[in-house]
Amino acid sequence: MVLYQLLQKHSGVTKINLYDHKLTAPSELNQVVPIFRGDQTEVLPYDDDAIIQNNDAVFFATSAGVTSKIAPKYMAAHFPVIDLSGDMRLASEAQYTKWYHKPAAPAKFLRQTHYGLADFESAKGQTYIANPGCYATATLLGLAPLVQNDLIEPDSIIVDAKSGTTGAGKTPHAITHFTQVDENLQIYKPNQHQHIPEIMQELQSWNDQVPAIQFMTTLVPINRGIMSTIYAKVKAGVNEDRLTSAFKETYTNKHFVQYTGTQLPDIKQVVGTNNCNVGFVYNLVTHTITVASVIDNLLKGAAGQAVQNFNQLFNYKETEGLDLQTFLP
Ligand SMILES: NC(=O)C1=CN([C@@H]2O[C@H](COP(=O)(O)OP(=O)(O)OC[C@H]3O[C@@H](n4cnc5c(N)ncnc54)[C@H](OP(=O)(O)O)[C@@H]3O)[C@@H](O)[C@H]2O)C=CC1
Ligand SMILES: CC(=O)N[C@@H](CCC(=O)OP(=O)(O)O)C(=O)O
Repeated sequence: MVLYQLLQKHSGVTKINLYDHKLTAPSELNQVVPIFRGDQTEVLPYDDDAIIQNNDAVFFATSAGVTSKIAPKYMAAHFPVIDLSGDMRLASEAQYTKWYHKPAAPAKFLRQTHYGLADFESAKGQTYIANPGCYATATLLGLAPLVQNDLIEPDSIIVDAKSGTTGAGKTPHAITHFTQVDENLQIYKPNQHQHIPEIMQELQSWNDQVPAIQFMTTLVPINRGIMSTIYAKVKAGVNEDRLTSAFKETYTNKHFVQYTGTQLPDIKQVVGTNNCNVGFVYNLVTHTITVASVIDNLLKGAAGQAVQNFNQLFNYKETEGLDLQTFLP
């Protein structure tokens, strides 16, 4: 729904076809999703062949376990796909099965996808883009200057990440029940979160010395937003000026990532936008850096980054469709 809203305002998108796997006949959007009152756009029954024939590209906003089955058909047709789900992000079948507890797509297809961390890897010339996970995006953007420049002890990374409830999707669960979420903090999936392997895959592509990360996720009583708080031991000989210059150099020319210096960012700064705000403080006593990285999970963590990848893929201006403003107050 958020992606649909963004694409409606994109100057290069002339027609949006919506597909729903539960429909057997076309239905108006306002019937399928009543919040789109008055929108008579037809939602069509899901059909791979019709999608390939009648569109220039497809976005999948599907649950885990869906595109692992259908991706090969789109890849065989060389049809452009931007996949918001986690199914095609990992290059290894075994890793997918271990972390998602589902059968993986065949390895030869997994190896052909592009991991679309849009501020670092351009989707230009790619066919199948695996849009990164929300926690993975916030965490990788917080760690990139440190890991790429080899400034921290590679085995010392600890990530304490928090998300609002929209991250959990539309199906209600016991932990997302209002009375359970409100005025509460809930740690979930300790050491088992499915974003750990994609974070590791990307970190190791930047610096093969990183052996593992300690990663924890907490559900917090807000609708939108992720804060990834990252701790690591700074390498001997690296001072605060070097850390600062690494963040400045990495993010100077990246439109959607703002380095906030020692003013650690808060979630409201980015909610409603495709931005990631990143800041850090350095503790000279413990030689520990603390990085805070914040995003809107539904935008930079999903639909916004998907449009960023779409812009790269089809040569649109980087900011096309993404000139968004923070929600106020
Ligand atoms: N929410 C977030 O913060 C983030 C989400 N994502 C990704 O974005 C996408 C959308 O997320 P979100 O809206 O939260 O997810 P939801 O869980 O709310 O929605 C998943 C959708 O997939 C549909 N679906 C399920 N099975 C099939 C199938 N076999 N064929 C076609 N469609 C199917 C569901 O339809 P129905 O309910 O009718 O079965 C539902 O509309 C997902 O790919 C998710 O992995 C990525 C990062 C962050
Ligand atoms: C709060 C909450 O439950 N968040 C979800 C966010 C992950 C998500 O949407 O990730 P995929 O893109 O990998 O499906 C979670 O922790 O699993």
